[in-house]
Amino acid sequence: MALDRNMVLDTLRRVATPDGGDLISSDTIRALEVGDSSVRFVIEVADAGDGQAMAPVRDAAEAALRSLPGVDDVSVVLTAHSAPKPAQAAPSGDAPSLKLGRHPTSGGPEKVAGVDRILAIASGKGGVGKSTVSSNLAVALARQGRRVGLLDADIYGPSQPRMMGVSKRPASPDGKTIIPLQAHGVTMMSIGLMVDPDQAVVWRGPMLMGALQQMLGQVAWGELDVLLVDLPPGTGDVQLTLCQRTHLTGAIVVSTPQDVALLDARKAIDMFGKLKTPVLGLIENMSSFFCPNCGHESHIFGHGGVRDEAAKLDLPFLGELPIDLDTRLAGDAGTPIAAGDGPVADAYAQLAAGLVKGGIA
Ligand SMILES: Nc1ncnc2c1ncn2[C@@H]1O[C@H](COP(=O)(O)OP(=O)(O)OP(=O)(O)O)[C@@H](O)[C@H]1O
Repeated sequence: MALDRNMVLDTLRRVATPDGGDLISSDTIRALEVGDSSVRFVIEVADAGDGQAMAPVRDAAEAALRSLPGVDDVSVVLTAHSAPKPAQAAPSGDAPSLKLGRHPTSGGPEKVAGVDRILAIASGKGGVGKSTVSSNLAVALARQGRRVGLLDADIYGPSQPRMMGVSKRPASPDGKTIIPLQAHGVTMMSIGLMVDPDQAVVWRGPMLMGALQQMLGQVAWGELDVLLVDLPPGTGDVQLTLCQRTHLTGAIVVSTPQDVALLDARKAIDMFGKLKTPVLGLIENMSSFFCPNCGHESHIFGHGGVRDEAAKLDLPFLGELPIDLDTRLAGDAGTPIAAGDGPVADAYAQLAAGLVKGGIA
C-alpha cells in the first residue's frame, strides 16, 4: 500500500505529548514531507527545556512511522527556537560569534538591513539547476544595473564559490561582521567559504538554522535592490528557517519539465504555501537541447511541463532555459554564461528584465 499523508497524520495523532495532547494538536510539526516510502519533518518547540521534554515524543513518532507498511526512511528533527540558558546564550551586547553553526535565535520574520527584496530560489528535486539559475540570474540582474546579492544557503552542497569563481575566505576586520565577496558585479557569500571545502557539513537542525541566520544577519550586505538566496533542494530545515525568520519577498521555483522533478516542485510550492511565502513564479531549466552540429531541437527532459504546471497552479511562468553545454562549462569555470553574450545570456537577460519590470527584483 502506498504511503499517504493522511496515514502519516493519523499515526502522529496517536503519539501523545507531555501536555496531554498529541503531536498534531501540539502544532509543533513543520515541513512535513511524505515520499513514496519516506517521511521527514521537523518538530519545533519554544526552548531547550521543551526540547528535552519532547525528545521521547520524537522517538515515539519515529518508531510509530517506521512500523507503517512500506516506510523505510524516517527523519524527524527536533529543534528549539532558543538555546539553553545561561550556558550557551551569548550575553547581550557581546560581539556575535563568527563560529558558524551556533544555535538560532528566536523571533518572527526579520528584514536584512539595507536589502530591499529577498528572493528564495528553490527546487523540489536536486540537480535541476537551481544554483546555475541563481548565479546566472544574479549576474543578469547586475548587468541591468540592479544592486544584487547572492547567498548560497545550500549548506550540504554549496556550489556558488565554484560557479561564481571565488574561493577567498571572507574577512571580518572587526570580528563582528563578515565582509562578503564581489564577483561579476554581484555581492556574494556562501557557507562554502566559511567551512573547509573537503569536510562534509554534518550539522543538524538548530546548528544549520543558526548558520543561516548568521549569513543573513552578520554579513555586511550593504545596500541591495535584491538578495537571491540559493536554497538546498527539498523542503527541509533551511527552507523552514528562512521562511519563518526572514522577511522574504517570495520564492521562485526552478524545475526541469520532467514529471519526477515536477512532482517534487509541487511539494516545494505546497511547503511555501503552508509557510505563507508567496511563490512569485516558476522557471523551466533544461527545457530544450539544440544540437550544436545540426541545430536540431530535442527535449531531453520533456518540454513545457513547468509552463503547464504554472498555469494549473495559477502561478506566473517566468521563463525557460535550454540545456546547454556552454552553460555547464561556464558554471564549472567560475564565469556564469550570463556574464557573456549569446542566446543563453540573452535568455537570462530577458528573465531578469521580466523580474525587474514586475517589481520582483
Ligand atoms: N541549463 C543547463 N544546461 C546544462 N547544464 C546545466 C544546466 N543547468 C544546470 N546544469 C548543470 O547541471 C548540474 C547541476 O546544476 P546545479 O548545481 O545548478 O543544480 P542544483 O539544482 O542547484 O543542484 P543541487 O541539488 O546540488 O543544489 C551542474 O553541473 C550544472 O552545470
